[in-house]
Amino acid sequence: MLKIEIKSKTYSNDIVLKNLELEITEPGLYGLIGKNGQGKTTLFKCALGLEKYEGKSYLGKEKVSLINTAFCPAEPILYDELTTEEFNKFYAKLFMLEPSKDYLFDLPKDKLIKQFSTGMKKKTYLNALFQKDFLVYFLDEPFNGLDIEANYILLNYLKEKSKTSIIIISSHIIDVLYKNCKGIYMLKNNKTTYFNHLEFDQLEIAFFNNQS
Ligand SMILES: Nc1ncnc2c1ncn2[C@@H]1O[C@H](COP(=O)(O)OP(=O)(O)OP(=O)(O)O)[C@@H](O)[C@H]1O
Repeated sequence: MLKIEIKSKTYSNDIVLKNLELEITEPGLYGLIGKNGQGKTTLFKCALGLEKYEGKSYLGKEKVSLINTAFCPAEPILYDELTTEEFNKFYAKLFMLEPSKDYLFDLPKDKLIKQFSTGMKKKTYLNALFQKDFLVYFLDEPFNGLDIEANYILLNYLKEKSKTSIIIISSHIIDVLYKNCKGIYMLKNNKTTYFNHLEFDQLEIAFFNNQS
């Protein structure tokens, strides 16, 4: 269903990803872990065609793109001078979708985004993104900046969606991934290794082992 093949991704002469293959056939929640700078964000951006790379990424027969795949960057870019409602409409127009009337998070309607806190800005972006149901979600550190209640709401939303969609969550909060993911991809030495939930005890050994 989702197939990402990255033969090579470099920035200048630095290899970030090499001979990476990731194939997911079943809906579910999947984790993506890796130390800072290993290439998790780069992996999402390459798959979506936002970065040039050698390889290919497909969702069924279609190329993976922002039209068929939801992408929440770690630090989403918003338009400061808009209200949430205006941003939702703008986002819906950009991606040719029907503006929603139901939003996951409640936010002040009368304030401009520039008046929002970090968490409120993250909620604004997620509300806009979730106006459409996608078959695949790439979420880069989605829980960062959100308060406890919002984390709970988001996790429940994603668990429900994961019954029919493939959701990849990049996160440094390993316990949340252990508890909720069907499997975790570890990004190390330019490529990913997959651990299903029965293999999570081997994950930390592999993660901290300098040899593998
Ligand atoms: N636009 C860019 N130009 C040059 N190098 C870049 C660029 N973007 C990322 N890199 C480099 O690519 C590597 C992977 O970066 P990336 O942001 O994908 O890592 P990450 O695993 O998401 O890190 P973190 O956990 O800190 O978010 C890093 O060495 C980074 O310095």
